[in-house]
Amino acid sequence: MAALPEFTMEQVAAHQSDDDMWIVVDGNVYDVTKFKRAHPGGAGVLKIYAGKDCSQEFFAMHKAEVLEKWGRKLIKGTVAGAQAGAMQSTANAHHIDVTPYSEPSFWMGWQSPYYNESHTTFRLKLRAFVRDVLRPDAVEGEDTGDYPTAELYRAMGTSGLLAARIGKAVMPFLGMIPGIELEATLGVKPSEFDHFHEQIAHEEMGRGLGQAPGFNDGLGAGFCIGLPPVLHFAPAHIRDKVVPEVLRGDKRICLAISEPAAGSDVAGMLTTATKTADGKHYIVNGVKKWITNGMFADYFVTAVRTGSGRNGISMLFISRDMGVETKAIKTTYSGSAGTALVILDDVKVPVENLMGLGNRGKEGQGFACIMYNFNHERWFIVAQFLASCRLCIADCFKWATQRMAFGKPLIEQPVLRQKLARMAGAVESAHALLESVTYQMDKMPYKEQSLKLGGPIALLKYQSTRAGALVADEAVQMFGGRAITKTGMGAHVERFQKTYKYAAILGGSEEVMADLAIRQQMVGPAMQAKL
Ligand code: HEM
Repeated sequence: MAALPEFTMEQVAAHQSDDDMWIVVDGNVYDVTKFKRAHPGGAGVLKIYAGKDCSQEFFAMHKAEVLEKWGRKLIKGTVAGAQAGAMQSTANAHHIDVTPYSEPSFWMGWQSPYYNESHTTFRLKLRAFVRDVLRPDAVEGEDTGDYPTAELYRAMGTSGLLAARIGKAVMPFLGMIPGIELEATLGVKPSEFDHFHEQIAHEEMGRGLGQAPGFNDGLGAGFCIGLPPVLHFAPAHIRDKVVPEVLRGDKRICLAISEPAAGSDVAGMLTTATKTADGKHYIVNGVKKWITNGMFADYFVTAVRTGSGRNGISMLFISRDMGVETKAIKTTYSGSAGTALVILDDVKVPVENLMGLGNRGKEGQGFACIMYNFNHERWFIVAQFLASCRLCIADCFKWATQRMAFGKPLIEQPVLRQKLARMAGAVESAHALLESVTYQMDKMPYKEQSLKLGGPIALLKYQSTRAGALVADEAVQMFGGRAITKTGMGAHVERFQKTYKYAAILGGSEEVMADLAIRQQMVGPAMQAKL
């Protein structure tokens, strides 16, 4: 862009009439003569500040992104001697955010045993991808309820983002799947990809799409929990066909476990799979509820009952064309998540679609498959959720420094600093536990993780969603009316306070998590320990 002309404040002051009106914000000069009639805050306020520098007043009422969107059309030049854009650059959410507690400590300049340059490259490239490729559709789709398009899924697939959200376990496959350019697009070689890269992938989705939580889930909540069981438990003929299709974004998958009468109590599920007389098929009957991405999924990894009790649960790989019917469920967030009631009415499934441990189909192994899978699900929910919490804290911090009340910025009030401390303390400690768990996941083989990490991951999820409840509560009190206003400065907080409970319910309720965290420790010598 050519250098902009410079003006002195005296020159700016000469433009304060109705038909020639300039203002200064953050060292830039804007011509608002025509814009004032379209200004959402009315022409009156602009007239008050005509010919003046109103940076402080501007940032008390607008997000910096308002200038990104409108500024280019209105800009006339810069103020001589001013550092134009200095206030905006600190608010640029697409690079590392300088706002305290808004990024994990490594990115705030701390030492860390977990991360290296490759993690930073990956985070920044992915942040730009989410902003440029996903966010425009997400912000619109959150309101319209439109499902993510096939093109968007393919963009996530070819960039390697879908593979990144399944993680290290899928990396050896990438060399065999043409068209997935993880290194070229997101800057990391499949061979160096670890669980911290995957954690970052979930975090960047939570952060970059904080304003579109429903659409964000539409972009992969079902996929993130639906594909791992195929990888680990589907017979080879299904795994080798489905993993490439889904990772490229050509097909979509979801996990169908919960039912109208069985949520966290998985063993209470009623959907049956009965073998046909010739032993070649299962006939599946039942209903699955709250199935994220179910409305547009091609494949349903489905828990069914082949016998009684826990050992009577099996997993079947079912495709939509076998006769699956789906109906949309209206939830608090956007319909773009594709949350479905899945109706299985005499659905005929080949017995070869039975899943099981060691990728060998076996009846009665469904419960074990589900439990193994839960660890990854709960962990990824936490990574994404804590990033949305940080986004809220960042907005609260910025708001507290921008917003003037009783003659000084909010942050000068001790009561506001207490609120920020409570939020930051809760999220930082949960995040430290997340990093420790991620490290264990990176070092332990899948089977060992399944045995050792169930309790700690449940504790992590419990701790994180409790932290989220605190963040939602304090953030709403800080933002006041703006926390219940869909657009403007409180937009993130408004979405967060409406949707933070999802994380406390999906993948196992908060209460079940707390219970599991302790119950898993009630074994062996621990139960003999005396005071
Ligand atoms: C480059 C100049 C400006 C642009 C592009 C601009 C743009 C906007 C936009 C897009 C909104 C709607 C944001 C929302 O949804 O909350 C808004 C609202 C508003 N603006 Fe501006 N504005 C400018 C300058 C100013 C100035 C100088 C003032 C006065 C100090 C002002 C006062 C307001 C007020 C009072 C509102 C309503 C805020 C609310 O509903 O909470 N604006 N402006």
